[in-house]
Amino acid sequence: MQTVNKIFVLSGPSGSGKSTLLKRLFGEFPSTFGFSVSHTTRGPRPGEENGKDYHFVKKEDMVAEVEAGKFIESATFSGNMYGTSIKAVRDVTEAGKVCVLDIDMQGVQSVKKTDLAPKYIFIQPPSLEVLEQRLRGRGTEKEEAIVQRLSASKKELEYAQENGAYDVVIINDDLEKAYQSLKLAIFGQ
Ligand SMILES: Nc1ncnc2c1ncn2[C@@H]1O[C@H](COP(=O)(O)OP(=O)(O)OP(=O)(O)O)[C@@H](O)[C@H]1O
Repeated sequence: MQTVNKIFVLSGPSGSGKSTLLKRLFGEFPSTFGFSVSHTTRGPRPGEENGKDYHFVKKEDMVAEVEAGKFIESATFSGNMYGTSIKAVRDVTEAGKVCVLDIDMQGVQSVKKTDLAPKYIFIQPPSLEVLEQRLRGRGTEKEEAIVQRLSASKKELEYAQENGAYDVVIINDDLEKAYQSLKLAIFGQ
């Protein structure tokens, strides 16, 4: 299936519905999309393959590459670094697949500094009240994390209002309608 671009960025507040929409998209078009392989400084677990599950790298190498601007995003969880490199995205498109990056606002700003030239899509909740209901309804975060996510989401919504921040804004009120809008943004008419 032809898409209007080879790389898409999907962003939006936590709980706005990105994973829900992407799960459906990848389910309907399983051979169109490919996943970028992340880097990590943690060791491989039994059965994990280097270059497939992760690029397993030494901490000093990853720190140097992050500093050299080779990563779109990186973060440290329990002492291990994780991240998505620009090359990992290129590898997907060079394999003939379409890459969708599900990233936060910082990741979006970082992609804008690269020459990846994706189409930027923002998934917007109908309101902050509905977002809060959905986050609580999902039941995956503790109270402190919910408060943190809601506060971050205000900044994400403000950024999305800025001129030219995103090519398309999809309001995820009715899931079916939002999904149709996403398909339109990705495949065109
Ligand atoms: N249109 C919708 N109507 C009602 N509920 C929805 C809708 N879209 C998503 N949800 C629900 O809202 C919750 C949050 O959705 P989801 O987990 O997809 O968000 P997300 O943007 O991927 O969040 P995160 O960034 O934290 O991973 C889920 O429980 C999901 O089932």
